Amino acid sequence: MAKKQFKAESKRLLEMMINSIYTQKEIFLRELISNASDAIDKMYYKALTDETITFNQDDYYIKVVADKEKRTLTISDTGIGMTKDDLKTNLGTIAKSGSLTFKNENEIKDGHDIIGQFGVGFYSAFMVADVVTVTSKAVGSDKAYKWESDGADGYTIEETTKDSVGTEITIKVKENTEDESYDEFLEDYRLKAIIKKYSDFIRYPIKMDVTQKNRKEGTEDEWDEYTEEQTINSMVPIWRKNKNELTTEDYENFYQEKHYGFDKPLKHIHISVDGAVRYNAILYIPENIPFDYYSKEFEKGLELYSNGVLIMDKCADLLPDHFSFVKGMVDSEDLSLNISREILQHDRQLKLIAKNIKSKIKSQLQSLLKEEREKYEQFYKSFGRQLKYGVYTDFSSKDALQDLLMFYSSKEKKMVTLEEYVSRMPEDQKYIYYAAGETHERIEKLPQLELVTDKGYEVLYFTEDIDEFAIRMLSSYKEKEFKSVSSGDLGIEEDENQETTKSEENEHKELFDSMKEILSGKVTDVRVSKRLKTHPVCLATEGEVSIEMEKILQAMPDNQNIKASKVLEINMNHEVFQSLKRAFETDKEKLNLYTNLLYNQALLIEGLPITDPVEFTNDVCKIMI
Ligand SMILES: Nc1ncnc2c1ncn2[C@@H]1O[C@H](COP(=O)(O)OP(=O)(O)OP(=O)(O)O)[C@@H](O)[C@H]1O
Repeated sequence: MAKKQFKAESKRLLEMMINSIYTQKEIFLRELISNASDAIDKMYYKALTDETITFNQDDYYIKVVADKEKRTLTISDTGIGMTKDDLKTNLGTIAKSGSLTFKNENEIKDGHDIIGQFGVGFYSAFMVADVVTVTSKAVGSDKAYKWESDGADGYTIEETTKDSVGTEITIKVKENTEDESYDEFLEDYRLKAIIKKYSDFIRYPIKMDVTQKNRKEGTEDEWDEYTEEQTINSMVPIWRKNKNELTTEDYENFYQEKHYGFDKPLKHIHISVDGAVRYNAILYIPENIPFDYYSKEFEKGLELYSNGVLIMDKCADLLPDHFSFVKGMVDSEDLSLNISREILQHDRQLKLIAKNIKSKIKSQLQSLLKEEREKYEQFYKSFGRQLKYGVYTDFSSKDALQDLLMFYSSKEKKMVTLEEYVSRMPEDQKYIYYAAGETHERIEKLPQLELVTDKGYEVLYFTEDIDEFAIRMLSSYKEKEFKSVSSGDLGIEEDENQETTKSEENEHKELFDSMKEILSGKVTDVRVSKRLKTHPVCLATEGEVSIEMEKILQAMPDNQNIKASKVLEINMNHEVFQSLKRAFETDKEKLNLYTNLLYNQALLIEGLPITDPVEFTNDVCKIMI
């Protein structure tokens, strides 16, 4: 059976294609400049095998000219040009990429710069143009041709004249509509910005005639206007340069030029990988926290380039959340782009790059910690919280991140790593101890700390809400478990007083039972404390939720009223205990008063709210009178 050809309404197809592939109109300029760059590249490749052509870099450039009166924008190049047939085939057939054919025919494989591959970019001009006119003269031809189309009723080709080899594309910019403004594509400042954004690293100069002003001599506010041809793009992608050629200043300048931040970067990471996936990247660890970093407006991501052309402003997939503070760019020629060059069809390569980048950032942070401690601490002050967040949320990364964590040490009075803590642990110390609270000063005064610090053990201070949650995820470091100084069992060797404590506890069982009853619903137990030395009372916790965790969970909007299981611990060696004993024997009402007072005191020490502050102050008055 004879096969029938599909028919398509080409006008509709073109319209649909143009308006559905691209999300931003400004992209058309990127596409036309990329085509111009490809055309010059082709000239370069041709010169390699054709002796009649000499490729003198200075003769090759792209020029962008806007004419507001005529509402035209012209993009011209000194590239290879197109014959009549080329115009018909390449611009008359949607999805026919002459550039891809050129690459294949010339067996240009690795390390090429030719951008075009889908054969659709050119038509993006119709997003902003009523009419597109292409005048071209191919290399080796003495004739020039004009291709013209309004994007609806096909195209025309006719012979014309053109002095030099190359292509000139003129677009008649659409009139503004109620919803859309097209005037911006005739404004020099806007065109410059679009070129800078997407085509800054095109290898050939992109020139514009820029109007400049000079103050008239002897005047305050009178100006002479003159036009000057300027090259808009930087051309040389510094990420393709050899690291040895670049100074810290070069990296800092690039950071500023690309507006990655207002600060100076704390560290730069230059990566060139030529393996399973090829890519170059320049990454930065900023010095300061961006003002919106911890807000939901903040978007993580790296700039993504393919062959020097910007594909995505912020490619979020390139960075794990715990390294979301990293700024910079990645350029790869191995990416599978979709036809809009906006998103990637297959993300295998991207995943490989992301994995690679993640391990590079980690190793760079490790070396910063080892070699430039002060800088690392500065970094940690800004972004340590994010690393802890990573430990908490990303199970697969916790091993990699744990060595980057730091906490304030009770002994060293400065930030220490877990590695440093463990290496200093005395032999008889079983656990890594920590205490959680709002500030170092408050933690320092916690009664629960006494026994552990008296033993000479170091305690890590947790002052950020994420700390305890992250540590719970780690559960141990180098086989040493983490233990809160407020937890029920501190794992400290029982001393000779232990037996006495037990017998005394039994002796006063009824007192403790009564206190437990008075505090029923508030605490799960009332016990003799083994950890208190000078303070009369403290709260300890049993189970998974600590007091600090309770505070954080309670502050959440959708809190499930999760509470720590609290134990009131009483110091039997404190005089207050004698008062409790007396009250128990003689005056039950007093026992009630004392128990509530002690419980509320313990709450205050922990920074927890007292349920009824008025009753508490009344209770205080009662004992004063
Ligand atoms: N300035 C130019 N000089 C020479 N040839 C050009 C020029 N612009 C376009 N062409 C030819 O027209 C073809 C189609 O261009 P178009 O922009 O539609 O697709 P592409 O660049 O090949 O692919 P992509 O859609 O990936 O950009 C190109 O492959 C090229 O052969």
